[in-house]
Amino acid sequence: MCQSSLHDFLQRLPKCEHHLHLEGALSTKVLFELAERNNIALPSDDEAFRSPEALEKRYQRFTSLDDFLHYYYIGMSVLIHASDFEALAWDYFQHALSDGVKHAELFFDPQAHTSRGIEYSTVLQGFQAACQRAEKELGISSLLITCYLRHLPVPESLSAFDNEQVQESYKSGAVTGIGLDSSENGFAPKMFEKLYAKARKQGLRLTAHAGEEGPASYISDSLDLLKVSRIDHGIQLAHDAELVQRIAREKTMLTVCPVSNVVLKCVKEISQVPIRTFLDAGVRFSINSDDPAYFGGYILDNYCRVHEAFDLSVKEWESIVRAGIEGSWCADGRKEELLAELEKVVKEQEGI
Ligand code: HPA
Ligand SMILES: [Zn+2]
Repeated sequence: MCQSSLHDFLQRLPKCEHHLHLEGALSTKVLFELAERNNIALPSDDEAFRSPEALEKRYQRFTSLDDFLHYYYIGMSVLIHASDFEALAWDYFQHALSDGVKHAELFFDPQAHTSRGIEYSTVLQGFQAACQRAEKELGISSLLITCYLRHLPVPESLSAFDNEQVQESYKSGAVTGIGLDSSENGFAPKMFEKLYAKARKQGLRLTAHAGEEGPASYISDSLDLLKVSRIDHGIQLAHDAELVQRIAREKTMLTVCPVSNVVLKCVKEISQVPIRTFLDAGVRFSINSDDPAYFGGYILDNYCRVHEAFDLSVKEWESIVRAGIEGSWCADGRKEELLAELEKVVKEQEGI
């Protein structure tokens, strides 16, 4: 818990989370339990896999996005049955509830599972079961987003997109949109123009990781070539003043993940995440946890760390949460409910 006088206020804010990889919510404890239950051999030549504690320690010294991704892909190899995916997502929703999340738009990586022989329908069935339970029992609404892996050959993303089960999930509305993740540098947005054109034609929502480690030009190319309506991370935007103005003018939302940026060495400390630049320029952004089980912090930790670094006012927090609600892909009626709740929480805080 942070020491801030605003801690309770930050907890009560009706948060929308837009940048959360469900596979990144796999705790070391569950990872080891599932490895044993599903008979999955973890790498014996890496000391980090001796115990959950050793692995947790290794997570504290990631050197880059790719260093993290190495562990992320090994970790998810323990997920086999629909019930494993359901338990993983349900674990996330428990954290989301205590952190004051009201609406979550959740990424998952189909290719990382189908390449291991796990059917897409198994993955989706598990995640959907948890999402439905979260709506019913916790009052948390959610949407699912399939991410395509940019480090794999482009034709593989096209055939993954065309997969019958994947197509069915888009057509039924079980999955709302697509994203692009994994290693960034050297895998330019342009490579995925065809994939995004197909998704756009089907009326899917579009987002892409850009400007996490990669250059600001990946952000403009994601807008111009992939025609995304939001940008995941986007912190390198701060290096291009003109692009900052454009993003502000076009009201494109960035899904910023401050703790992730520090842990993966994109910045040295939270104060270097361009929160102040974005606020001053009127850039809309939400604050998110990315891969909380790997980075040691869920969404409220991100809010607290940002508050400690930037000492934001109640009005500034209100504008951040409002931008997150407005930038969500849920129905307008749900947005109105969340905006009303935001107004109530702000009024309580101001003693009105
Ligand atoms: O932060 C991330 N960046 C790129 N790919 C990812 N896959 C999971 N998390 C991430
Ligand atoms: Zn991410």
